[in-house]
Amino acid sequence: MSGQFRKLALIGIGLIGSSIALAARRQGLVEVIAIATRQQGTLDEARELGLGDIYTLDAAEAVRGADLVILCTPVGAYESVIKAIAPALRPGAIVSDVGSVKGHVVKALAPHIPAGVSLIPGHPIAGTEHSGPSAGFAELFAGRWCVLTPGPEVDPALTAKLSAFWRAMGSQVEIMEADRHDMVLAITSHIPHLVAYNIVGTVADLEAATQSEVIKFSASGFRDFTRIAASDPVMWRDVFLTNREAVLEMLGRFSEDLSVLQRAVRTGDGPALEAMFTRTREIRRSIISAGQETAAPDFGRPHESPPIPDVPFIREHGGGDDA
Ligand SMILES: NC(=O)C1=CN([C@@H]2O[C@H](COP(=O)(O)OP(=O)(O)OC[C@H]3O[C@@H](n4cnc5c(N)ncnc54)[C@H](O)[C@@H]3O)[C@@H](O)[C@H]2O)C=CC1
Ligand SMILES: O=C(O)C(=O)Cc1ccc(O)cc1
Repeated sequence: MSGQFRKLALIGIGLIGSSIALAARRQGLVEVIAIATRQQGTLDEARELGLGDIYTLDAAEAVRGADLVILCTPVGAYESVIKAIAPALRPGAIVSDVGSVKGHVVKALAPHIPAGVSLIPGHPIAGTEHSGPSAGFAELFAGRWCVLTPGPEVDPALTAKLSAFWRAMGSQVEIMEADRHDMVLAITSHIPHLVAYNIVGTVADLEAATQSEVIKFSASGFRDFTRIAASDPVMWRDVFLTNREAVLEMLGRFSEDLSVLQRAVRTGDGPALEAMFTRTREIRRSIISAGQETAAPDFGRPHESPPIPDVPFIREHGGGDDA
């Protein structure tokens, strides 16, 4: 089968790392899985869950002899991780990652990649608000996009091999430039999270009596925001620290559009409001009819991941599947 590697090293074993371990094992994509993380408690949890074959607190030990290394930590940890593992990487190995930001990854990792080792950054656009080794599940990537952003120096055969690995775990793979990825994800993922953090924070700041009423009478709209706003604080701190420019650019546009809506509300411009809401309803319907979301997602366990409306952007600008 294509997409197979002998030894896979996962650095960081939270939601995404553990999901890769489970999916790769289930699909028979690897012979050996080595897991490294920072804290003994997390490592013990991963061992109890039977996620791998080798467990270590020493990332360099995990990557020794590995032909595929995937960084699955918050992106802010990348530079220290790559410095620790670089001397132990074997020639011919692929170093990849799953970070939600891609331009920063290239800046943090590329200078430390040894000769003969290939850097192919990646981002599975699949996740939940949960974190840690027990949050993972093998079906997480099924039917979801995985974006790869190899530089021009990367051998296309290696990109094809990594693409096959993700496809075997159920993903559809798209090749993009890192900066384009960061712009698209800023508006489809990062700003929605920022809005959720903000609206839940605003409610929390309301005086106690009002707050309890807001929560008591909260409709599903606000509840959806609270789910997103429960996402891991360290991971999202790092996203906003490392995708600052694209987020600010898209936030500017978002604010302009919000001002237009604000004005329509203030002036009682019914037709403008109705036209806007009609347009957005059409967008939601086109996402569903394109098969990007089912009414009741079934990922094999309780899970409420919302749609990521990425298709039009990514398809429009992506390259070939296997480069
Ligand atoms: N949570 C989500 O829905 C998605 C997350 N991602 C990306 O995946 C990456 C991991 O996210 P999650 O799995 O959700 O996080 P998580 O919080 O569940 O797991 C992160 C893991 O990294 C470990 N870690 C942190 N710093 C480390 C270091 N210096 N050395 C070794 N291990 C370290 C933690 O102990 C933990 O095991 C992030 O870069 C995030 O941007 C990508 C797609 C979806
Ligand atoms: O839980 C959700 O709704 C998500 O949006 C999951 C998610 C979080 C971060 C990513 O980079 C990709 C997907």
